[in-house]
Amino acid sequence: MASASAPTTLSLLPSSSSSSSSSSTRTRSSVLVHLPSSGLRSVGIRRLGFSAADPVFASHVASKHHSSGKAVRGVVSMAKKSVGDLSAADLKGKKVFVRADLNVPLDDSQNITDDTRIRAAIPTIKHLIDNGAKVILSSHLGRPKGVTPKFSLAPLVPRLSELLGIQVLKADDCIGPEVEKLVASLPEGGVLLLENVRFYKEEEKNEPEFAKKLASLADLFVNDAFGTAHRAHASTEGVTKFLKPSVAGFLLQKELDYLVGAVSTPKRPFAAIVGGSKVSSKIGVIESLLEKCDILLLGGGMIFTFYKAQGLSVGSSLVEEDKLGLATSLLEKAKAKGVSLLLPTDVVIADKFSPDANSKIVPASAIPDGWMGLDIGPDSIKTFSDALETTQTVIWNGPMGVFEFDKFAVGTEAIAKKLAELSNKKVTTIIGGGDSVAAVEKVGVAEAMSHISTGGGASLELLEGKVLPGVLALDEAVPITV
Ligand SMILES: Nc1ncnc2c1ncn2[C@@H]1O[C@H](COP(=O)(O)OP(=O)(O)OP(=O)(O)O)[C@@H](O)[C@H]1O
Ligand SMILES: O=C(O)[C@H](O)COP(=O)(O)O
Repeated sequence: MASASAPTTLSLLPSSSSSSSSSSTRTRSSVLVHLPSSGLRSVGIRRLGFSAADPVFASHVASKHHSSGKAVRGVVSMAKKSVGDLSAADLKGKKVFVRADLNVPLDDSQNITDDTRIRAAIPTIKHLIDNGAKVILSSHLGRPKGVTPKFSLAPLVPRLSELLGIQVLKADDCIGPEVEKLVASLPEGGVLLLENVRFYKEEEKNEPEFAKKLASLADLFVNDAFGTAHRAHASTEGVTKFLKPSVAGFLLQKELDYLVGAVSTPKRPFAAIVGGSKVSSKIGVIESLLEKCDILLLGGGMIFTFYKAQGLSVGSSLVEEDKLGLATSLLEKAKAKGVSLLLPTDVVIADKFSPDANSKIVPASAIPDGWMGLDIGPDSIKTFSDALETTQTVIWNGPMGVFEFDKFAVGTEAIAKKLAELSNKKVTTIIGGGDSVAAVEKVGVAEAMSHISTGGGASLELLEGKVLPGVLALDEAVPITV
């Protein structure tokens, strides 16, 4: 990855000047940068893939060190310590509290319908087991209000045990004397799955007393719950106040590598594809990506707000009337920044919002009254595919149409297939969570992609440049001069 190279940019702090005559010292997971004018003060994260010049990276740093969100002078370290930085001696016989995001979908019979998040959590747990740690595994499932049997983590035990090759034990609670007894009898290399942390309202309220009780079970903390890293909850953020070290797991690290690292220092040309229903839910992502990408392809329901802003008739397509000005300003911003922003030139329209609606393909400028656009058309698929053919990095967030209806899934599926094809040609392809992941899986090309995020809301917030509290709270890597 581009981000794994030595740092070339030092403009981390808005107020600092960059320097070409800097020297650097390395840690196992980070690079320290000495700025001649102000001494040691900025750190690029090598393995976690941040570039010091990236606004997302800078915002993580800024918010950590200044409540106003502005970066402050004198910041020394921002690299997050990883579980890979801990030695075998650090782990052997230690009780490790691992927060994973095992929030998987279950059907009415409590069968797991998609085990992606369980599989993604395995490398960290396996590493801990192999190093003789005692793993206390914690997660939420759903959004229960109090103890709710259908949100128990019990159905996950067989799959976890199968993937880890050991019998995972299960506690009926996540704190209390019974849990303490089970922890005390846990052998080295054993795994105890705690019950859903959200059965306690204190979890989402991030109550320190509850966090302290969770923390009291263990000697150290590993956060691998990327999908929940945008939540400042007791088991993601609160426990870090009571457990040292508190480090990132391998999944969290990989998500940051791609969603921050590969996006902030991409192999170019860098294209972003943004779809989904509404422009209002993607403003932050579009604005953030406009700062970084060379090509921006827009699809999904949001395009009709852009068309209308340009004076086109859109029939009964989805339009956000109060975002017409915003759409115009985004188009102007793209132009000013030299970003090639492409809107679909033809659309598939329907006479009603239904899987069995009558449909036809029309130019984007010829949507009749009473018809609504539900997918991008064949000419647009061709134009988008040709544009993508030139790229080295592509990130995709949001479907091109109403892909839940087969008739209007063609554009989304074509983009998924195109990205799989590019991935096979060594283009970095990143799928940013949510419905685009579901689309890629539906087409059966998930394996081909460079990275598929396990986080919906978390990936969106990260792409928008927001700070993830679950990441910020982790220990910073200790620099070692070489
Ligand atoms: N032309 C369209 N008209 C109406 N709805 C559309 C259109 N195109 C796509 N959609 C709908 O947009 C929804 C996805 O939008 P959303 O903004 O939630 O995207 P997402 O980024 O994939 O989701 P998430 O926020 O979970 O990551 C899908 O349910 C899809 O049917
Ligand atoms: O599914 C998700 O996006 C995560 O598990 C977070 O769940 P939440 O939105 O209920 O916090």
